[in-house]
Amino acid sequence: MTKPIVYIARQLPAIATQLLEGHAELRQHAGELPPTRQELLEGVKGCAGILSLLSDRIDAEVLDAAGPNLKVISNFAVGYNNIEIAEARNRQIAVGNTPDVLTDATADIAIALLLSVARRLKEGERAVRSGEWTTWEPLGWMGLELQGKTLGIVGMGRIGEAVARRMVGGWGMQLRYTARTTKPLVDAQLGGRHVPLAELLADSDFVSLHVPLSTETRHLIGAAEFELMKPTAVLVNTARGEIVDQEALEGALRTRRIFGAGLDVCTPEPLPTSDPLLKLDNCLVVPHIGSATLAARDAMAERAARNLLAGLAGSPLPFAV
Ligand SMILES: NC(=O)c1ccc[n+]([C@@H]2O[C@H](COP(=O)([O-])OP(=O)(O)OC[C@H]3O[C@@H](n4cnc5c(N)ncnc54)[C@H](O)[C@@H]3O)[C@@H](O)[C@H]2O)c1
Ligand SMILES: O=C(O)[C@H](O)CO
Repeated sequence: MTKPIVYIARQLPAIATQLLEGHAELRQHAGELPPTRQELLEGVKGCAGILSLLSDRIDAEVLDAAGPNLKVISNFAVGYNNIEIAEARNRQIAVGNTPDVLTDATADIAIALLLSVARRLKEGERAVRSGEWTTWEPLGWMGLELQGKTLGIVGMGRIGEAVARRMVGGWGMQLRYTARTTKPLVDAQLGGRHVPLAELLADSDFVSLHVPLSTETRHLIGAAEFELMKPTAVLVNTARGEIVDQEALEGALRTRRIFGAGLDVCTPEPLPTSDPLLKLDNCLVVPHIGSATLAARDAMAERAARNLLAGLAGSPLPFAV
């Protein structure tokens, strides 16, 4: 019997191919960079499964290119804004993602960014390297403390809650959050308050973004929202770059409308080295490394492979979108 063909859009932790081998003919994109659009369209031809990454746009054109054999798209990420879900559903193509296993890793990065910006680690480290560090400065490198301050979580889902648990438990922070529905457990255990976004922005010393990217959340944080924030506020984004209007962010940081920002995600990715954000001392950008731990990436690879195998077998996906 001929095996179904699976297109794998990048080199992944070995567990992914180990699980798939024997069940499918693997057509894997080589190299560290994503497939070009043309390579993607060629690569998926005749496939029954696609293992995609967040940098691969999976839309009607790709589904057309794959053709009628396509049964499953398995995204190597929890976010799936790169996939046209409605288009896949119309064609009865199953879509899976990799939730939970990257929650802790991503929450840790959000807090690492928050602390780094609050305590100006980027400026400090640069001063050490450049020789600007000449003495212990009683008035130098002044930052912000976290203890007892107010944390605003925009999108109280898995990662939002993991950040809140760490920060309320570790730094006794007051908690405000936005969500589709009130979270009674978060309120009871962490003293959370479900509030409108405007109230969260006005009250919070630290704002951390954890909503998925959608038409509703694109540019959720723009010039009007920065106006509501405290001048001492820090914004952290580990969700998706497009949730923030980046031009407005650059303005808010340059004019010190807010204290600083820590970004694991931005627009575009990679951010061009000429981007004005990179000229600012109060902005720390890291290269989308929220889930970049060995444990998280291995577990994501396993979930992605299990989703593919289930989809190929016509079974419900263990981690379906
Ligand atoms: N930086 C990284 O490497 C990295 C890693 C993992 C996830 N992410 C991003 O983080 C996002 C969140 O992941 P998660 O596992 O916590 O997802 P999740 O689904 O558990 O949480 C998202 C929450 O946001 C809520 N929400 C949706 N739209 C909203 C809106 N308009 N206003 C308020 N709340 C809204 C949802 O109801 C949900 O509770 C992902 O979609 C992904 O884009 C990034
Ligand atoms: O959505 C996700 O999973 C991240 O952005 C990458 O791990």
